[in-house]
Amino acid sequence: MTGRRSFPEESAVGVGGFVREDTPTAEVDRREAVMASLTGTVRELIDATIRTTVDDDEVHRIRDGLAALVARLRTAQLPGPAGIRYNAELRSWNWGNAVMGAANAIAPPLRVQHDSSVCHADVVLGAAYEGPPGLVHGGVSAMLLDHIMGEAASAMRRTAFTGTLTMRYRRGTPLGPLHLEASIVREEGRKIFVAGSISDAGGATVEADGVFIQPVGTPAGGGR
Ligand SMILES: CCCCCCCCCCCCCCCC(=O)SCCNC(=O)CCNC(=O)[C@H](O)C(C)(C)COP(=O)(O)OP(=O)(O)OC[C@H]1O[C@@H](n2cnc3c(N)ncnc32)[C@H](O)[C@@H]1OP(=O)(O)O
Repeated sequence: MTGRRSFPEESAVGVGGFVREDTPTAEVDRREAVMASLTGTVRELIDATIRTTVDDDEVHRIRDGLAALVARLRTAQLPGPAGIRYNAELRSWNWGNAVMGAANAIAPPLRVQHDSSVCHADVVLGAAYEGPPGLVHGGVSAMLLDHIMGEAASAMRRTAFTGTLTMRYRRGTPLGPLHLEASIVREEGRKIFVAGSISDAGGATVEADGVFIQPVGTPAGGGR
């Protein structure tokens, strides 16, 4: 996540596992780029593993080589998941996030753009996201919509957790290039109602409605 000056609001710290660190922004940016380069290669590894047809002996050799690399990464590890970290400049980073984490090869990743009233993202989903043959797994669609709708609800200025997410799968979502959108429909106190969709070149394949809730202790309406 890129930093915005008022996020996370102080009252949200501790609610969602935010961790304050003194790492300067330039160092965060540098390390994020380094990790993203590793993650991109691991993402390639996932796709290559799914689609490989090399023989059994080669699979075993590759497994042993990868096990040695895993052992090297394990020589210095965080004690648990990455959480959401932020520094004094409120530059925040959550490199383990399942949808957009810079160090998470499972994340497509989704890069969400914030326009005035709409969040949108373009993404290409490959073999790792397949459910029905050639189509995106329904849970992956829900995960991506949960994230972009959550970003729309938070507007990167307040914390909002998913309360209820309702999906309508109108037709199969093909693997390949997809467009996602999300926007706030209305707000009632701590509840933020959001609509979202996934589209291919032929229009919407999935539509969703969600209720996102600001946890107690965070300012209703946000704190910019
Ligand atoms: C990990 C993310 C960190 C976020 C950092 C921000 C980062 C920004 C950008 C990133 C974007 C990420 C987007 C991912 C978003 C997730 O994936 S979040 C993970 C999935 N969601 C969760 O784990 C949430 C688990 N649930 C909870 O923590 C609590 O149940 C909630 C949702 C905070 C609500 O608890 P509460 O504040 O005690 O609620 P409560 O006082 O009982 O009710 C308040 C109102 O909400 C209503 N309500 C309560 N629960 C629900 C519900 N489930 N459905 C509908 N309405 C409800 C009540 O009826 C009540 O309405 P009114 O009576 O006021 O009209």
